[in-house]
Amino acid sequence: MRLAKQIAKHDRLYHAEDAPEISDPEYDALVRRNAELEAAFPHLVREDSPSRKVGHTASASPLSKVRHEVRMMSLDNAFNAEEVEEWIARVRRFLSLAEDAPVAFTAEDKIDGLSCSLRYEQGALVRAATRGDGQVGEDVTPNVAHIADIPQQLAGDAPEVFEIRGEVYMARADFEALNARLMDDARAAAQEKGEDFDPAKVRQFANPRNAAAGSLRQKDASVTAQRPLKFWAHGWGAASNVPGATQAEVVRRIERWGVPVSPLFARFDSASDILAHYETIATQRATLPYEIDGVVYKVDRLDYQQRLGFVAKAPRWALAHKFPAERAETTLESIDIQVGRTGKLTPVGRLAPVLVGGVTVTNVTLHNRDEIARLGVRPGDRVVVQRAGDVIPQLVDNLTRDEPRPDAKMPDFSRCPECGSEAVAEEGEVDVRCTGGLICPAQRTERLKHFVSRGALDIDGLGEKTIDQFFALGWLESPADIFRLNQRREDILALDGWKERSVDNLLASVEARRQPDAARLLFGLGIRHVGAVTARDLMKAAAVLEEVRRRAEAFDEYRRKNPREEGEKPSPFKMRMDQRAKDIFGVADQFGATVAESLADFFHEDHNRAVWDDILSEVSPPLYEVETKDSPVSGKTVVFTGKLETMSRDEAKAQAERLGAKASGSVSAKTDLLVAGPGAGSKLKKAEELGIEVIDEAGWAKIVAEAG
Ligand SMILES: NC(=O)c1ccc[n+]([C@@H]2O[C@H](COP(=O)([O-])OP(=O)(O)OC[C@H]3O[C@@H](n4cnc5c(N)ncnc54)[C@H](O)[C@@H]3O)[C@@H](O)[C@H]2O)c1
Ligand SMILES: [Zn+2]
Repeated sequence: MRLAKQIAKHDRLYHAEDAPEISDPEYDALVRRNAELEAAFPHLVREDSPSRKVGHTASASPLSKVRHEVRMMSLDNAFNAEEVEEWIARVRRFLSLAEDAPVAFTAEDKIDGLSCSLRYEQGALVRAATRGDGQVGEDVTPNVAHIADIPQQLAGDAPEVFEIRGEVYMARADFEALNARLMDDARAAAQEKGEDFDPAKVRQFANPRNAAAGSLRQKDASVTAQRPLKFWAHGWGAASNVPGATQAEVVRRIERWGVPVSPLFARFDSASDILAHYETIATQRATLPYEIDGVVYKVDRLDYQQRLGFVAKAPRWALAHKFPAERAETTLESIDIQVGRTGKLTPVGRLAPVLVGGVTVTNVTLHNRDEIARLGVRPGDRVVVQRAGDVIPQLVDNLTRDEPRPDAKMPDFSRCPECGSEAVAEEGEVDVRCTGGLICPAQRTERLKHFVSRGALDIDGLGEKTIDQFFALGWLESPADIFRLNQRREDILALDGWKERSVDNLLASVEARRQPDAARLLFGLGIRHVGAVTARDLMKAAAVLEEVRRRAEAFDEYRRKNPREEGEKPSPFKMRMDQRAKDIFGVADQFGATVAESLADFFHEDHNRAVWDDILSEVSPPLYEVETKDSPVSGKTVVFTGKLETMSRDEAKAQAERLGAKASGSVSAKTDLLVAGPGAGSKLKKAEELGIEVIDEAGWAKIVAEAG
């Protein structure tokens, strides 16, 4: 349905029928979106646009009509302090006020009721009317006769004609009592007729505002008489004489005539004061006896109000600063999958737009499959969205989880929506990842950045920004393209910020990696679980990259031919796979099936093999040999235990390797040296029993430093 039509429908349900179908935050989000569209396409704004209309026409109402002498307006909204400040800046600009010229404002709570205009002539109430569409409202004169807050005669001397405008509302407690009474009456009526009583069929009011409107707008005023309605004034319409020069003066005057005004009404000299008053009102909101949905600010001086005038449907001199709804209800329209930069598949809920915490929310993360299951959400569900402070919006409740939705389209976690690659979850993990790696557009730039990073190929001058830029230009589809940048020398030179020298430096650092370290290259591919240390272990055992691939394919074949047997328990199966992984890859120690699986997954995919071949057509890593230094620990077996303070365990092991030593994980008769940090336990005890030399971290650092 067209947005404008949708809004018109909800206006009718809300204003004319007092039976809204959507929540106010949802309605406000529709209006916001409409306003954004109109701002973007001003020539398409129609005469009947919802941005120009107030309320809803009274034409279909059974009450008689009243034409307002002075139009009844709506208010423009602000949803945060920034928007309030923008409004104040607009007011100042409009009035061409000097920056330090003072402007005073009034501020009071925005009560949730319905507008009513009370026409007094010679101080006597002659007509009460609802707002209707702003021009024509409904005559509710007999109805308001029963509202104690509305005097039939103003006290003191009143002007010849004066229309007091304000809000008819129902206090919270009265609203609850009314709903309870409607329930009791319905039950009693059913009993009397001897019918079955169904509480779900009793028509109760959704909120105090609807209750007030439904109660006032009764053809039979005796019904209104039984409803506990209240009133307070916040402005005026037609007036033969306005008794005052400021908003505050006139409001106080109305109060003296015997009509209530908000107890929180006050006048302030600065913008920061009205925002402070907003905070005060916000903290009192929950304990006030009536419902409010914001704070209304008005320019105090009436001559300023006069000059500011009106826009389509609201005065320029007033603003409603709405409280953010931190929770709001809306409809979950669909569930899509987004692929993160590391390949993680994250389900995202698409929502019918709703204002939560002052911003329009259209998406929520659903985290993972477990979260979807926990909430039981499916497209079509009514859901509760929460947003507090700067926290990203969350879906906290599903209101329709018990409704069957056999046709709901649920997200597919088996394939990556970006590249079509298989998506897999590791055992025991809820997260599902795309195996597309280097071909997956969602992951590509991140992978490229990793590929050139310091721990990997370490290419100087190819920073993150450059990668993003070259990627956007289509020059870096895959890592191998880095080595083809020399063909783009002229193109790069033509870009902003590149000079001969910087381009040549970049190309030179690329050329310097034509014979890269194989372990760094392997690490740079970003295969899951293949970190820098594992990549070195793999290369030490395999010597050439192609051999790593051959071994990964051998493991792939093994796991396919030898899946978990029927009756085989998970833990013996894992032990079998771990052992097989160590055997095939020739790596002992920390190595196991997890790494082997992800290597096998990687080489299983055609596109990864293509990227691999492409890279190896551009570079030729030399045979991998651990470069060893002559050192006092060459050929010895070193074990690290306890806490290391200045380096990670991995770094210590790498140092040992560089010094020609073998780093092992356990102490045995073959151990030559134990490096023990604080907290060392059983390994230290065993080494002492075996008479093995023990040194501390400082002693180890000395050996490393001396070897150079
Ligand atoms: N849920 C729905 O389907 C639906 C549909 C239409 C409108 N609405 C809700 O109704 C409201 C829009 O209606 P609106 O056009 O009447 O605008 P509004 O209620 O946001 O603001 C204008 C009205 O605020 C009232 N008001 C209360 N305190 C006031 C004060 N201190 N000073 C001045 N005015 C004060 C006035 O009667 C004025 O007409 C929104 O809150 C919207 O969410 C909801
Ligand atoms: Zn993908």
